[in-house]
Amino acid sequence: MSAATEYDVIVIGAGTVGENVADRAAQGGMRTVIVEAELVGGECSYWACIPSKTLLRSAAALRAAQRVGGAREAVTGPLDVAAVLRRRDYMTSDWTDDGQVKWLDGAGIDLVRGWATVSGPREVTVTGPDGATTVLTARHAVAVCTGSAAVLPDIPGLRDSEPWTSRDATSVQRVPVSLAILGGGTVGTEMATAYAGFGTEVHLIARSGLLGGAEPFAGERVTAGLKELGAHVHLGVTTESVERTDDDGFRIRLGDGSVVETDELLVATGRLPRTSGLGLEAFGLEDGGWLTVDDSMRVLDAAGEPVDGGWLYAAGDVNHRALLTHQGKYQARAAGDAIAARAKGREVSLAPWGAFVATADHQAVPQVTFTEPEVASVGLTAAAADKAGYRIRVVDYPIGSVSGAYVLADDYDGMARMVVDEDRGVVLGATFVGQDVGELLHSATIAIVGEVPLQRLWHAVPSYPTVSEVWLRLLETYGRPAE
Ligand SMILES: Cc1cc2nc3c(=O)[nH]c(=O)nc-3n(C[C@H](O)[C@H](O)[C@H](O)COP(=O)(O)OP(=O)(O)OC[C@H]3O[C@@H](n4cnc5c(N)ncnc54)[C@H](O)[C@@H]3O)c2cc1C
Ligand SMILES: NC(=O)c1ccc[n+]([C@@H]2O[C@H](COP(=O)([O-])OP(=O)(O)OC[C@H]3O[C@@H](n4cnc5c(N)ncnc54)[C@H](O)[C@@H]3O)[C@@H](O)[C@H]2O)c1
Repeated sequence: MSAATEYDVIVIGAGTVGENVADRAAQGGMRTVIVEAELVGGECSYWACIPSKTLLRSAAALRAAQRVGGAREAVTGPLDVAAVLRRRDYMTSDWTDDGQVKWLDGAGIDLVRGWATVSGPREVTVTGPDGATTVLTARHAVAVCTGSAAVLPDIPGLRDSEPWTSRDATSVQRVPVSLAILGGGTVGTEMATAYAGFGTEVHLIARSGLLGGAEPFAGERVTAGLKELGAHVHLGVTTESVERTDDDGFRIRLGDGSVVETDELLVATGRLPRTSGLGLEAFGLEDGGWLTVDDSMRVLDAAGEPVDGGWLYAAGDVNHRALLTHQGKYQARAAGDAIAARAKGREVSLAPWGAFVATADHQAVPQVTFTEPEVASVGLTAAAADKAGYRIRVVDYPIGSVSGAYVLADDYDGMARMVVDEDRGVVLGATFVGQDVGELLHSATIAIVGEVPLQRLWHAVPSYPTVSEVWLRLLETYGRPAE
């Protein structure tokens, strides 16, 4: 750690996003310090993407082998859950951050450990683990990258019962015999898939269908997939109350009169911003609120103007634009570059698709949900495009009818949807549901971000026999546009 207290840039929060803001700023010649209260690497590395995907991967690989004749006969044993947990421990470096600290060092970024507050314009006070405080000042910018935490909704008895949040579910050391999950979003459906794969009796409780923001067929197929794995899926039900049982389990009373009793309860009902107690109310911002930003990630006040002349930035979950690691990293690259450019007196244009803006946040956010089956989507759903006033045509194609899918798995079952903007002849959105569709998604992201005309997409020839031939089938189903 350096003894310096004056920097060009101070980044609060060393999650994936903060690390990337700091890296881009440092690469732009800015003297940069990052402040972290817990582990360098943040949620994604230790309690979110990496451990959750690792917990899911082994059972997905096993199911994939079981779907291929010849491999199926060779794979006869059950999942080795203890080995899965050991692999997860390895992937999280046993919740130590030495590797990431080394990376910061190599990138020329100073680290101060402790809890940061914004104590004045361009000033951050850090309270270290020993209670000592350090005051840091920034010549150019302070970037808030403090992420988000799990919401516990106001359900009688819920908070007092001390349920699991995603942190407990992803760092589990002893898999419970039974698990109820409240919330049918991404965390809920992924953890239901993971724990059902472990052999846990899973009850997934959702107040509507699953994966609400996605194309409806995605949630329907994931519901069917989870049931096939043996999970109980309770759809369209409210949760009336939660209490602990005498044997330290949970009793959950649902609105339809049924009662679910399980060893553990995971609450996966969304996120809230980690902005409480940061001192931002001194700048007219709501304590504990999401931070609204412009496309270069400068925090905006209620009037839509950069706060206090524009030295305060916010990237990642905390700005609520897209709660995804890759999108937060994209924002971080824009913010870090914009900070360095402004510091050098360069013009920073906020026009779409420039070097300093995160335009894709508005219309081309890709997301893969690693459920059974996998859901991969980017851009607008048909409903969202319709609502936004586009004149659209929706093209669906069953992925199982593509030769590549025949080869990939016996009885491959999947669905693809392409949403076309009829006025411009370009793709607005795409959704793929099925085994291993995540790797298909980037082709759709490129088509959408590049606004590639459908007529030209006919010349992007998918290799045979791969699942990407679904693109050809989607285009053929749409029909070749006239010259
Ligand atoms: C279970 C789960 C699975 C997920 N899976 C995926 C996935 O597969 N793919 C994907 O793209 N996204 C996934 N996400 C979302 C992803 O984890 C987040 O979008 C991402 O971690 C946000 O990064 P961040 O840097 O903004 O915040 P964080 O990673 O939360 O980092 C913020 C950091 O700031 C620190 N901090 C907070 N306040 C202070 C303070 N006052 N002073 C000092 N330090 C502070 C925190 O300790 C933390 O280290 C998942 C989320 C969950 C919950
Ligand atoms: N693979 C991935 O990309 C991935 C995986 C996990 C999480 N994430 C990210 O993490 C974020 C958080 O995930 P999440 O699942 O917590 O949030 P979410 O917004 O995806 O889902 C929350 C769900 O909880 C439901 N809900 C809210 N209040 C409820 C209540 N009182 N009772 C019952 N249901 C209730 C909502 O209707 C919604 O379906 C997401 O925004 C997502 O972007 C991404």
